[in-house]
Amino acid sequence: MPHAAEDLPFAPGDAARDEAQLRRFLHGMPPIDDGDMQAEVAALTSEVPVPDGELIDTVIGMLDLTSLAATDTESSVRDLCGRARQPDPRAHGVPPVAAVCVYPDLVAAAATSLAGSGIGVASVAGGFPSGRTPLPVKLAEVEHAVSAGATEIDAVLDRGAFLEERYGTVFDGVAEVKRACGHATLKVILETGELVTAEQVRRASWLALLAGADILKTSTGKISPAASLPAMYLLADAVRGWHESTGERRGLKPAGGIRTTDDALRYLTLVRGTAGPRWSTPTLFRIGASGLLDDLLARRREQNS
Ligand SMILES: O=C[C@H](O)COP(=O)(O)O
Repeated sequence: MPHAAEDLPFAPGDAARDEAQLRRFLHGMPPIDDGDMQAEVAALTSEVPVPDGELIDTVIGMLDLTSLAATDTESSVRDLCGRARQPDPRAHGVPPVAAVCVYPDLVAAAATSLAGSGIGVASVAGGFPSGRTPLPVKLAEVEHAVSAGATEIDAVLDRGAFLEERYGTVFDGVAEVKRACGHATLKVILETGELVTAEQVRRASWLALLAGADILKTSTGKISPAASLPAMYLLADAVRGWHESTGERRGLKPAGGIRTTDDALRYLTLVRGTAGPRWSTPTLFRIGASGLLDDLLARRREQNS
C-alpha cells in the first residue's frame, strides 16, 4: 500500500503539471492485493475500545449531524440545530456536535440557529449527489452556500469524468470548487461505492488531495454501498501518504449508513491505526450521519444509569 512517500512514483508536487503527468502519478502506484487489504482492515479493527461515556462524547464531538431529505424545512433545520447545540437536554455534559450538514437553500436557517455556537455549518453543494450539472452551476451553488453562511462544503467528485480517466477535468473541477469555497473547508465526496476497484478509490483519493481537498469523504449516503471500512482504509492510507510526502495533514470523513456507536468506533479505530492518532480530532476526522446520534445517546445513558 503506498502509505510511504517512497512508494509513490514521484513527489506529489510534480503530479499536477499536466494530464499525462497526472496519469503517470495516479497509475504509477503499486497494485493493491485485496486479500492483504482486507486482512489489514480486519487486524486494525480487531480490537475496538469499549465505549465509555468519555469516548462516546468524543465521537459526538466529531459528528456532522446531517439531514439531507427533500422534505427538510427551515423549521426542521432549526430543530436539528437545537439538537446539535444540546444533543440530550435530559443529560448533563453532553458536548455539541462538530457541524450540521444541510442542503444549500437551508444554510441561512442553520447559520442563524447556530450563530455564536462554534458549531460548523456544512452544506452539500456542487451538484450533490450525482455531480451531473455544469461546472458554472456547481460553482454558483457553492458560492451561494458560502455566502449564506456555510463554513464547510461537501462537494462530490465528478465520477463520470473520473471513470473515463479524464483526470485533468476532475482535478480542475475540484480546484475550481476549492477556489469557490474561499475560507470554507472543502470535503470532497468520492462516492467510493461507485468506484469499482481499490486502485480507483486510491486514485480518486490522491486526485482530490492534489486538487485541494481539505477532507476526503467516502459517500453521499444516497446510494448503496455507502461508507465501508475498506474504503475508509484506502482514504486514510492516502492521507497518511500525503502527510509523509508533504508534511500536511488532510482530514477524513466516513459517511452513509453509519448507525451505531460500535460502527463509529470501528471507523475511528481504523483511522487512528492507519493515518495515526493525530487524526482523532474533529478538525481531521468527522463522521457524517443522520441517525447515529440516537444510538450514541442511548449508549451514553446506559453508561450513566
Ligand atoms: O453525510 C451525509 C450522509 O448523507 C449521511 O448518511 P446517512 O443518512 O446514511 O447517515
